[in-house]
Amino acid sequence: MTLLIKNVTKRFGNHTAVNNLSLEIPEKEMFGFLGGNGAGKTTTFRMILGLLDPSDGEISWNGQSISYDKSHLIGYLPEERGLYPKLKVRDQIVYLGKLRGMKKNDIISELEAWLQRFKVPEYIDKKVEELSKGNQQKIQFISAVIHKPKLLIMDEPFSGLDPINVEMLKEAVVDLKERGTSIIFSSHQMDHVEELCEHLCILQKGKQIVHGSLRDIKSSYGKKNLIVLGDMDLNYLRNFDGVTKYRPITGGCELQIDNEQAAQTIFESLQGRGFIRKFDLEEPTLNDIFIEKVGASYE
Ligand SMILES: Nc1ncnc2c1ncn2[C@@H]1O[C@H](COP(=O)(O)OP(=O)(O)OP(=O)(O)O)[C@@H](O)[C@H]1O
Repeated sequence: MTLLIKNVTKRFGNHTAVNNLSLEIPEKEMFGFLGGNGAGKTTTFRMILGLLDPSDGEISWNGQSISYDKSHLIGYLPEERGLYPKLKVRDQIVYLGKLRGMKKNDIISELEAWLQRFKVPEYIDKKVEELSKGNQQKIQFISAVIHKPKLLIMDEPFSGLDPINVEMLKEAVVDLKERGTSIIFSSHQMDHVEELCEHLCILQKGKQIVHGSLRDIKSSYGKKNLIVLGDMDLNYLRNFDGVTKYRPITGGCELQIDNEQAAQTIFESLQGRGFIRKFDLEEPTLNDIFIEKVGASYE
């Protein structure tokens, strides 16, 4: 089961929101779909859901053209939440489940299992408006997966959740992936993407500017981060050969260097200046890469 997006463009009048996008999202994969504000992510999701037609190109699921009547294969957790505040959780989910062709008994037993898993079985008889924002988010998630979709699209699924609920939801999502669900995950929180996704793309102004495996994207980036903590003045590293960024932090500095050899030279230069508490060479973060790539194309 593969979602294939082939040369897809979407124009609104003379504005191109998505520009010749091609992607493949295989089964059992959580794919990071990233981009700055207005990059074209929601427009792409709406095309996958069959709510918008592409101006050019094709979207197919397992070799068949995608359309609104296949939307029962897809679960969508949109960024803007859409539950009915006055309805009880049970009635809400039964209504949504029936829209996707499920029987009432199956919906209730699936809902009870999810509420149990999220440690809130008593919510079944509560009105949505009685729940906190984070707990409404759990119900919204359940509404997106109640019909066991083959493809799940999640836009900022962790926003508004406390760290314990973030972990609970992450575990649920990883379980779905391992049971064969393809997942498209969009977020501005790069640390979550880094933790969960093996492959990703970054869109900017509708165009794909980065695409590939997280590992390859990081290794081809070339730059690394160096953390230095010590009892000495490190300000001289600001203009040191090979240092492309300097950021003071408590007890030292964080550097971006453009080659590993620079770390060796910096280490040698520290000798005799004072006590070194930490000297740590790290891979670039996805956040570093996003800021540089998206920032560069803003200019
Ligand atoms: N129905 C529409 N009519 C005209 N322009 C639109 C329409 N929908 C989206 N756009 C434009 O298309 C571009 C992409 O919007 P989209 O909502 O897909 O971005 P996004 O990546 O989801 O952004 P964000 O992260 O801010 O939610 C924007 O410039 C937006 O103004």
